[in-house]
Amino acid sequence: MFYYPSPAISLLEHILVDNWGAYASNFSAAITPCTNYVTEIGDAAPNSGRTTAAQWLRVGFHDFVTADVAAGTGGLDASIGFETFRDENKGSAFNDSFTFWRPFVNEFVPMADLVALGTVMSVNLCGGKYIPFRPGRVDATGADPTTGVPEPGSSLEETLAQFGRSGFNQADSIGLTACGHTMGSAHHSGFPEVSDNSTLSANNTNGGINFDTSRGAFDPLVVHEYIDGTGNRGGPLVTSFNETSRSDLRLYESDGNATMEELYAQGDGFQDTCVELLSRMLNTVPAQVVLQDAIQPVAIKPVNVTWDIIDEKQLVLSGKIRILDTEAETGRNVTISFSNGYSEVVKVENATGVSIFGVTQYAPFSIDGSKITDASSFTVLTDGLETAAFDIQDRAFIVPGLTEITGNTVFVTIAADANRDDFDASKLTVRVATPITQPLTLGPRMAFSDVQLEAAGGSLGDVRYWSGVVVVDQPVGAVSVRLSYGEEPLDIMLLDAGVAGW
Ligand code: HEM
Repeated sequence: MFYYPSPAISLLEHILVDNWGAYASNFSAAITPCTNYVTEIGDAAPNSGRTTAAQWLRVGFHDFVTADVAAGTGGLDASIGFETFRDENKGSAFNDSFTFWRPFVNEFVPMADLVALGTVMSVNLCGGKYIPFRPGRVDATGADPTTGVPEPGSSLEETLAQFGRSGFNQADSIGLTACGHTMGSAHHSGFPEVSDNSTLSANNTNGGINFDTSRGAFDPLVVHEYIDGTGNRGGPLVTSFNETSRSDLRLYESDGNATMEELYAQGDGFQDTCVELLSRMLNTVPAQVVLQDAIQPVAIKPVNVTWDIIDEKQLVLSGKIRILDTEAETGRNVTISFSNGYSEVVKVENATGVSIFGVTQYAPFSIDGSKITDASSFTVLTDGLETAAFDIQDRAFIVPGLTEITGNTVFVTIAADANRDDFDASKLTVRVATPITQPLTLGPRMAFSDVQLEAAGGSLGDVRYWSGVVVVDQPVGAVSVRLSYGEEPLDIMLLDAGVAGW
């Protein structure tokens, strides 16, 4: 399978962009509508008074805020998964979210990037702006030794010191908290010291008091209701029956409400302030981690592009071209031109996908390998969009129809052009990466195994086959198979991606 521009970026872009409709990634389903709640076991629980989109944002904050920027430790690294037993991480948000995200983790997609993406998507899909999402986080292998998440009963000094350690000054801390507390609620179950039991009802079984009157919307309302004294007046951490638990009030008043007044005056500019503050939060990572450039939605994206062998007798290159545009165009033509001079015009399918970034359409193709012999790239051209170019290679590939996981056994078949001058079969290697459970967190870890290849029977022209089998531990997400020639990675295939796949 060819991934453009890389497996990590392609898979993460899929989650970010393919929100609803045809070929949606299923990630957005949990936060659609934005007041939706899915429990730890994946059931919808509309009467609980909980909000998945808000939980995702809170998980991002709690993972981040144990960062020590001076020491270069902590930040967004999914260590929160190991820290749920800490009193400062009360509530169901962490295990609920990790359970939902877990199937999306694989060799290329770490949990830490999903923690960040959770915040990006909650904000963007629920009324806020796109926080440019920079991938490349690395999952922690244990709890962060640094503790200290602000709690409702924390003193102002302690709270500001905790924010300060993670790189946020007083005004930033007020802004970030207002950006966070524009969604969701504080719940009696978990925080009886904030919300008393009068909040419990059949329609609110966890006893949530909402921070503002639009708990599912990322909007400036919490600031307006706080300053104007309307609606929820800034929410339960301002108005709690228990004065000790009024942590938002203490924080907002700590500069005489100057920052809250400023956020109020910004109007919709509040959204830009939140993009800036939340970006800083999400991009706070351990010193040794280097984030990549922000992912931008791709207008022309080849997906599931792969060589395959049909009925043991025909080599084909198949896949789909995803077109992301402002609107759908029925019957749109898509021209695919290969570097050997061959080109084909294909049409988009009728089904459309809906994205926060536009509308997606898909043009499937299946091209006879004999027509594109020696092609090393192709370009895609369609009305109104800039032509895009993509590399391919035909040295060797994983045969999708003959590669699978059954139970815990991975069967791999690869095909290679054995007639090339420089071909050396002993240089072909296959490695399998399996996301498996690990103690103390719902975040998986990767287990790697090498597959011993043996020459297999059959051939197709100059193409010969090799196959191998490996038994892996029980996977909790997609298993990836990587074929290399010496040091050079040639092909990758994800097996059983389930709801997380295309
Ligand atoms: C002084 C700092 C803060 C304190 C003391 C605090 C405390 C709390 C508490 C006690 C809850 C209730 C949780 C529950 O009942 O499940 C809560 C909810 C929440 N917090 Fe904070 N928080 C702070 C700052 C932040 C920041 C900076 C963000 C994000 C940028 C954030 C995002 C959220 C969200 C989205 C919720 C709603 C969760 C839900 O509805 O499940 N908080 N916070």
